[in-house]
Amino acid sequence: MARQEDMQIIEEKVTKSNGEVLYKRYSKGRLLGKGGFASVYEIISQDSKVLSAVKMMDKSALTKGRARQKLMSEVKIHKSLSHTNIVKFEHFFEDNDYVYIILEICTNQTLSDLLRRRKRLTELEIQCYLLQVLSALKYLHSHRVIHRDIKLGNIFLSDKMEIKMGDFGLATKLEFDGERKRTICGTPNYIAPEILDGRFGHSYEVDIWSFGVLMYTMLIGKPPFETSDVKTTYRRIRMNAYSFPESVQISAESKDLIERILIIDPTARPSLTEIGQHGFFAKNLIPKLMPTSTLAVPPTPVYMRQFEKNPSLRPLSRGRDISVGKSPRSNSHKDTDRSTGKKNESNRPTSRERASSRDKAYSGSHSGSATKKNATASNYILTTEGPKIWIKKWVDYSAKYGVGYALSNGCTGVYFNDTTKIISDRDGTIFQYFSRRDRSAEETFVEYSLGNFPAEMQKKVTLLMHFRKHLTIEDLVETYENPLTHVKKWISTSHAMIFRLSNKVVQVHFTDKSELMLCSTNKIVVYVNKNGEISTYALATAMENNNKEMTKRLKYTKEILTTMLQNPAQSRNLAKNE
Ligand SMILES: Nc1ncnc2c1ncn2[C@@H]1O[C@H](COP(=O)(O)OP(=O)(O)OP(=O)(O)O)[C@@H](O)[C@H]1O
Repeated sequence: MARQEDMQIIEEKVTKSNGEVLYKRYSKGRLLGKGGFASVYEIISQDSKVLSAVKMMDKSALTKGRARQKLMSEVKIHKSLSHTNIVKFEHFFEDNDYVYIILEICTNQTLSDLLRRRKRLTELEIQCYLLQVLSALKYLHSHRVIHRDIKLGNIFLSDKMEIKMGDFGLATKLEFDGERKRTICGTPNYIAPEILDGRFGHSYEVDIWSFGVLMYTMLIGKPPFETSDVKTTYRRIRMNAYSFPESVQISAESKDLIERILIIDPTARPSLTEIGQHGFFAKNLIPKLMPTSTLAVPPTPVYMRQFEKNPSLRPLSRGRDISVGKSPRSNSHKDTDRSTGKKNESNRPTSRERASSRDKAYSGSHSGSATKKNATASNYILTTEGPKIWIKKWVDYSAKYGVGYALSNGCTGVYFNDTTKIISDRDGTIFQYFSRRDRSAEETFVEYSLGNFPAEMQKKVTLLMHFRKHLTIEDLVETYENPLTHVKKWISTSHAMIFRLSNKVVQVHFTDKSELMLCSTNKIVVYVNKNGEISTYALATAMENNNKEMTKRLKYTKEILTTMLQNPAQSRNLAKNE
């Protein structure tokens, strides 16, 4: 039998109705994770080029009747579901050795991985995620499906940061609404007391209990009944023995909701609709999706402030003091509440450009010529030692406004002629603006959402959006950093364009299309010759190398960097003076 790890291609034998046999091929990629029975890998269909996840199960582990029967029940239930907050079941097939389930891929892992990195989440994030979990649960229960294993590790995040509920291995479908289930199942920390009791069976309310455990865990950082052994955990669940640690400050609304849900008597727990209407979800506006930066760091106070229902007029600052005003187009558009279908007032961030006539006139004056100017693209591709974030494309529009660029992580930025800098995140939901109060002052930055920023920044934001639209890139590299990596300085000469990035990378594009990357954090030089061949050197000894082409360019770069350091304030085009 082919070992799972060694298989590069997965073949699916398809027998057509006329008896003709076809083979669908998939390329197997990296391991995404392992569960009790399954290993999950990235997979690309060779026909459609669609990237998915494949859950592979060794058939020898499925020999016992029950295991196979359980798998078949998982497939049958999952296949029948279609909801934006549920991992999409794409396909199922088997060969002699394995069973394969092809699923929608969730590139941002699970809420369990998120909590491991972040320890605890903010209430804004919890509201955003739980509303989506509620929506998935409403869908499941209305189709008579009980999930029975709601936990952080079974809630995935898509590349857009959308919640996707997965793992239907313990799910069950009721024949009729009043049916009671008797199988003991669930994950110890999240299991409902009526499942442990077993006398009266259980129903939909077990998912509501687990929802309460989920909320507590995200808020406090560990599950409410957790102990070092399962028996004690079960005893505590039966006695409903949990408390809120004083060391963690939480709102009265969140505590109240958890206390209403974690109740021994299942009939006394609130319904999904009642949970959605609880004050916890009404105290502020709730973003539809969180920005990807929150995978690593909490949302910034400036970001969170836009969701306050009655924002005070107090200007907020981050880092050193820069006040944040309100844009004339700060939104008060209507949004539809996912769970209730009702319209509610919201000022959720939006990446839509809703330019006023003034903006249009402005963009009209520059956009034509800016798009005519061709972008330059880098030939560097991700290497193990080289930079993870680099400029993939750029346009020198400094004759009028500045230099626009797209980074390998999907962020778009502009270095303006007045030395201010702007950089949007990958999704275009937020941007950071870097400036100095005066020439001698230190640079500071402020984060805004695309839906809410000071009116005086309108022109700069319009330009940013313009570059974002035209400098599209593929094959994004996932990275999380704050502040966002951006161009700190550039210089253009008759031989090269040189960028200094805030991640301590110097990136040089020579006119003959060769490139150099100097990474000072790991002291590496990457050279991409004009044919796109990549070689890597240690920075300290790179000059002693016999690659003459490279050493010549490195020497030139060092000279230009010295010039750059001597003129700290302004980025410019030196070609005219040469
Ligand atoms: N759709 C997906 N996209 C990305 N990663 C996934 C996906 N499904 C599963 N994974 C990864 O694979 C791991 C194992 O998957 P899963 O939990 O479904 O397997 P399992 O054998 O049913 O696990 P368990 O024993 O926890 O029930 C997950 O923790 C996750 O890291």
